[in-house]
Amino acid sequence: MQRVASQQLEMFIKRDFLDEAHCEALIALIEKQRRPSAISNYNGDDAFRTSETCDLDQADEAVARLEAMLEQMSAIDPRHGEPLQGQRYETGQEFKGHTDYFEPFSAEYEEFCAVAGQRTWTFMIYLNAVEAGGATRFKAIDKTIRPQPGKLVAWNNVYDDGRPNPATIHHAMKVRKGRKYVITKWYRARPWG
Ligand SMILES: O=C(O)CCC(=O)C(=O)O
Ligand SMILES: [Fe+2]
Repeated sequence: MQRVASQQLEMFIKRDFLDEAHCEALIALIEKQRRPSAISNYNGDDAFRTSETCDLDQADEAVARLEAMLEQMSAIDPRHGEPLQGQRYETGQEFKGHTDYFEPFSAEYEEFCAVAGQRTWTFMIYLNAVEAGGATRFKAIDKTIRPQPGKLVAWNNVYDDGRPNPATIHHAMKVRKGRKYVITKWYRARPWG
């Protein structure tokens, strides 16, 4: 695990966290079962998040194995984890600049955080190399991360006191050529339920 140099944001990167066969198995699951991605606070921009999402099932061996690896790597209580998701971007698709935390005191916070509380850490794994585009850009810390199969990126969305860190804003940039697949794992301040 490599710490990214930033005063503003706690972020780590680990290359080759997953091997190619594991990535391929997860891509196959995402291909089998995907739906249009949702956003929690619609802002009137229908092109804000154009990707597709897959809710992954623990009963699949590749998913259970990844959960076990994340549990070991993160040292975060697995009960605080949301179920694993896959995200798939076709050429031209993106997820514009956003934060993974929910805005405190907002309607979305009431709706999505009542039980489990705020999102804390994001763990994201790229499953493939994208022919062109598809990088994840953190503009506040001037950091752009390029997709590489098996690469894990983890960052803390909140400060030690639990308040959200706006420097976590990130943009899943448009895929220019090819397709992009990632895994997302979000953790909460309290058990998921
Ligand atoms: O696909 C990416 O590069 C980022 C995905 C993301 O930010 C999200 O799903 O919240
Ligand atoms: Fe995100």
